[in-house]
Amino acid sequence: MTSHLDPRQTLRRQLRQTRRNLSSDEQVNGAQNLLPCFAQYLNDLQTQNLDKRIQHPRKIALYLSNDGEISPHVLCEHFWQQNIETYLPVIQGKELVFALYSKDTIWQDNQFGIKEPVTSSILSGNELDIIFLPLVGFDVKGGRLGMGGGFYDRTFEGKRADQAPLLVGLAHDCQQVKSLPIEGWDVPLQAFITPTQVIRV
Ligand SMILES: Nc1nc2c(c(=O)[nH]1)N(C=O)[C@@H](CNc1ccc(C(=O)N[C@@H](CCC(=O)O)C(=O)O)cc1)CN2
Ligand SMILES: Nc1ncnc2c1ncn2[C@@H]1O[C@H](COP(=O)(O)OP(=O)(O)OP(=O)(O)O)[C@@H](O)[C@H]1O
Repeated sequence: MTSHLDPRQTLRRQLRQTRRNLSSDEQVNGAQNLLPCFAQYLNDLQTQNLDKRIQHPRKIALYLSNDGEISPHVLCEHFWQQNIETYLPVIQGKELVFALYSKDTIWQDNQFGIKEPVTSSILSGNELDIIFLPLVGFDVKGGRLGMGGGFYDRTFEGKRADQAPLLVGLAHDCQQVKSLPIEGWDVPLQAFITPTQVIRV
């Protein structure tokens, strides 16, 4: 099928444009408002009988925002204050590994021009407690539309929803759609956090 007829491709193009059209005020305020929503979500998790790694996370993966993605930097500062280790995705072949991110990180660009840490402190996805995923679009059933590389899906293929790492999408509210066209390889997320809401799947 040619890409202009593929519904995922069409939706991806539209939502990427919507995301890029947000004003810098919307980006800044949105990023700030993620923190109270995350705090509320973590509180809820701590009242339930869940994996301790999820209730008291020590290693959390974020991303560096690109192409209008909501920025996790306020969350990141909060984790640093709590001595929680933060990691960033590094492309390795067709999958992702996660590299330690600190104030001393040295950088190199990946093939998409996104910065990645240069370090020997690398973990596989399953060694982390929470992964915050960037996304282009999402729905209430846990569906995630990404940039189209399939990197996160390959990395977390077969992961059980009730075990760490917890997969949490971060997005602006305008990235929510009624229902995404889902493919067999899509790994569902456990929650989405936006500047105004927590959506638990
Ligand atoms: N911030 C961030 N980091 C991330 C991801 C992401 O979605 N966001 N990824 C999530 O998997 C991986 C990178 N995946 C990406 C896939 C495509 C493009 C992209 O811009 N594609 C261009 C074509 C560029 C080219 O062909 O060279 C485009 O579609 O316009 C960017 C990142 C790892 N790091
Ligand atoms: N587990 C997998 N094994 C093999 N191929 C996969 C797997 N997951 C995804 N792919 C391939 O990756 C391609 C892109 O998938 P998809 O459009 O779902 O990416 P995405 O979730 O938008 O991207 P990303 O996670 O990188 O942001 C698909 O064409 C699919 O063939």
